[in-house]
Amino acid sequence: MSVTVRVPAKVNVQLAVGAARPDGFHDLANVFLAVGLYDEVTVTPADELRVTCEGPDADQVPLDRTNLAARAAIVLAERHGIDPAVHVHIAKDIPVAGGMAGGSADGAGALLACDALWGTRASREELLDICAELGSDVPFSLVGGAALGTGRGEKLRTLDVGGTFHWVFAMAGRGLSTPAVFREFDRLGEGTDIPEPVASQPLLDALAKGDPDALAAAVSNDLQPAALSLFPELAHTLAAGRAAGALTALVSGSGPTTAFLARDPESAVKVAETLRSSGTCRAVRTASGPAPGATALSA
Ligand SMILES: C[C@@](CO)(OP(=O)(O)O)[C@H](O)COP(=O)(O)OP(=O)(O)OC[C@H]1O[C@@H](n2ccc(N)nc2=O)[C@H](O)[C@@H]1O
Ligand SMILES: Nc1ncnc2c1ncn2[C@@H]1O[C@H](COP(=O)(O)OP(=O)(O)O)[C@@H](O)[C@H]1O
Repeated sequence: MSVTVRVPAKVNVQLAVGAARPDGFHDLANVFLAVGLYDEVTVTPADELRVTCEGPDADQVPLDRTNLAARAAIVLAERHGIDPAVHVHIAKDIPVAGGMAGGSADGAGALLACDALWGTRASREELLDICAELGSDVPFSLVGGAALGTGRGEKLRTLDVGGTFHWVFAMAGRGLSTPAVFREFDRLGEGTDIPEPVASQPLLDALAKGDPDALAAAVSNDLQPAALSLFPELAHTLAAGRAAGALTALVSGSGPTTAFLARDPESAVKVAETLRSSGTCRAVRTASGPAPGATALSA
């Protein structure tokens, strides 16, 4: 018997970042939108805990106990007094270290899959609690849709979305480390007064209306200057997507994936084609959101 769970990637349509906290994290106003690029996590009983991964970026994924999917299985098993003897297989389509929460998706997926496989019947509250222990982005991977994350991004409020948004994503030739981007944010902000992060009301209204032009006018990412400082070539990708007719272009989370909002699916295909031939990125994908959160496909 095995269980497979499908989990979406995310783009941050707003990422407001406060000053570094004493624990090293940053308070955020993090508006997540789940998009239709997915990893699939399959768990099968085995003699011992083992992780395998397939997909274009599979060689960059750790297969030891630091893998977020393995950690999810271990934490759930410990809480319920179970041996985490399970084979976790990740079919990875979300870029690795791309600012699209691929590792978080695998953590949330493995958690839901192990809960079903082992019959642990953890409450939604316990699942969300374990997700927050695994990482700031993991609760959102479980929930999907659209949500405002506060605290370090783990405290979620579900948001209404009144339509489908069409995106193009440009994958970069290398990854960016999330802690390194936050450190660069701190360095760039040294000596300045960093305001409390607050969600933008025009942005929340644009999501609720499903209005791509209003959303394009309201998106923001406080980590973008830091990502560009560490990876200056991303400016060329952003410029190529804007020139191709995207309504807006931004770095996804800590990057280096860049995200382009299109008015409709046809326009998304056109932006994608132009970006593909621009020579400014490794790969290009289209995806729309909101997409559902972690969902079991078979049991
Ligand atoms: C920036 C964001 C935006 O959604 O995502 P990515 O771009 O990485 O996908 C997230 O805040 C990433 O969340 P996640 O990748 O789960 O980070 P965590 O494992 O919790 O933390 C990794 C490290 O990032 C930094 N960190 C993370 C979250 C936060 N609110 N403040 C931080 O300073 C800390 O240095 C921390 O040690
Ligand atoms: N299941 C996983 N998939 C990908 N990366 C993982 C996973 N588990 C742990 N990692 C580690 O987390 C780092 C960040 O990965 P990822 O979640 O893909 O990016 P981001 O935080 O930018 O969204 C990777 O470089 C890798 O070392």
